[in-house]
Amino acid sequence: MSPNTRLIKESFALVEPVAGRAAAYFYGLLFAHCPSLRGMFPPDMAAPRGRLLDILRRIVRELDSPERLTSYLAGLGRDQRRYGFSPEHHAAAGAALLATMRRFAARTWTEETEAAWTEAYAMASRIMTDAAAAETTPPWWLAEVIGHEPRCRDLAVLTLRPSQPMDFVPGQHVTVQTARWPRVWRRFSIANAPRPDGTLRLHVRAVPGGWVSSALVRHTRTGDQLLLGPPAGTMAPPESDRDILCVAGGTGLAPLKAVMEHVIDSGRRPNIHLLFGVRHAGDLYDMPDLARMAAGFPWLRVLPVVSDDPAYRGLRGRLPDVVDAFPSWADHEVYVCGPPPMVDETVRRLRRSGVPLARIHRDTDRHDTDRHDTDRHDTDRARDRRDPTETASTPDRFLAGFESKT
Ligand SMILES: NC(=O)C1=CN([C@@H]2O[C@H](COP(=O)(O)OP(=O)(O)OC[C@H]3O[C@@H](n4cnc5c(N)ncnc54)[C@H](O)[C@@H]3O)[C@@H](O)[C@H]2O)C=CC1
Repeated sequence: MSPNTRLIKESFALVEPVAGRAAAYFYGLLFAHCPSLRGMFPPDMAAPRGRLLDILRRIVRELDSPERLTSYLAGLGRDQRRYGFSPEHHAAAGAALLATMRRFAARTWTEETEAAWTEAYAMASRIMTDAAAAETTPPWWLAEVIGHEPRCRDLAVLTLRPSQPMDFVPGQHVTVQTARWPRVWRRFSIANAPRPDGTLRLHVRAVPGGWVSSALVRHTRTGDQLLLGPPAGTMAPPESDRDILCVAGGTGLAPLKAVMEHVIDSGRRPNIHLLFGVRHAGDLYDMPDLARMAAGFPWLRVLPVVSDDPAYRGLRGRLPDVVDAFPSWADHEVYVCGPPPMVDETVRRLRRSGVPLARIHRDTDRHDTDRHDTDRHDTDRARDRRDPTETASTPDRFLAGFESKT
């Protein structure tokens, strides 16, 4: 028997508007009943609280799609092995969750609602623990920093050599922990396709107040060791031979570069258009590498786009506007990655212009987390202060180039 999804959705709708308070209550109860758990979390609980809500939202959203829900929960179970949670911890979390829901959805709470949540938690917990138990890869990897290249202000590209082989799909991300900030994990996408020497590259921008990102950009040197969680994420390279559009906002370039590398290595020859959007020309941190890729693969066209610099002489504007300014991407596989609001708007515009949802790829796992990750969030807001009247400029020569290629 599956849980009563209607009752779960109705009660969760009551909790959502006060989600922040509910998450704080949940962790308060959890740590009161299981004090040993507190030491497994970072001092600042903002990110874990946000993450808890994202997980609940995702579970409630997927209740009607059992296959997707199972795959999400199994991934979560495998990922959480890096925390070392025990069955007692799972039981304590279940009791705290139920008490939280009971309190914040008190208005409509009934015995049936209680039964629905109890059953749903038991099911979720079982899928997660089974997946974790069946996994044969390590719960985390030690990785040596073998390259640290400052590329522009606040941004570095790191090359890492994991101590054991790590299998991943191009487009996936890993969580990273530095010795400077124990128990604080942040997500970064792997910026390359799997390599024979097993190395990984990460593109990291240090955001103000960002603990892990600042440590990685400013205080990390070659020879340092990092911890990596298991690769995860929903983005994967296309299986079709369709032409490809990649829309990258800032360091959102990382997973798209991995996908492009994979397509190029596969021997296929689709046209690939990469729109690489940054705020200022000085943020175009990866152009020499991208130019090298394009030189070796003439079907790749790299179009840098600058949003906040009216004096820039190339393609200017906000990425969603620039994407819209081209004739049509309806026949393409489209990959979008970058700041969540940019991704949301670009996806909306693409859908409106006729690109089927099934052909629009983004890392939904990362996307949810990026919204509240304190290593990111403050910056996204601070850096968003731009002239709202500025519009896209799409010089004719770029459109001409585009039309002649497709
Ligand atoms: N480092 C990594 O491995 C990855 C990072 N990301 C995410 O990508 C983002 C990259 O940040 P930054 O490099 O600082 O990029 P940024 O904030 O400088 O912006 C990059 C581009 O996105 C556009 N943009 C920003 N906000 C927008 C909005 N609200 N609407 C429309 N366009 C907007 C900018 O105009 C610019 O073209 C972060 O949110 C990060 O979490 C995503 C995947 C991988």
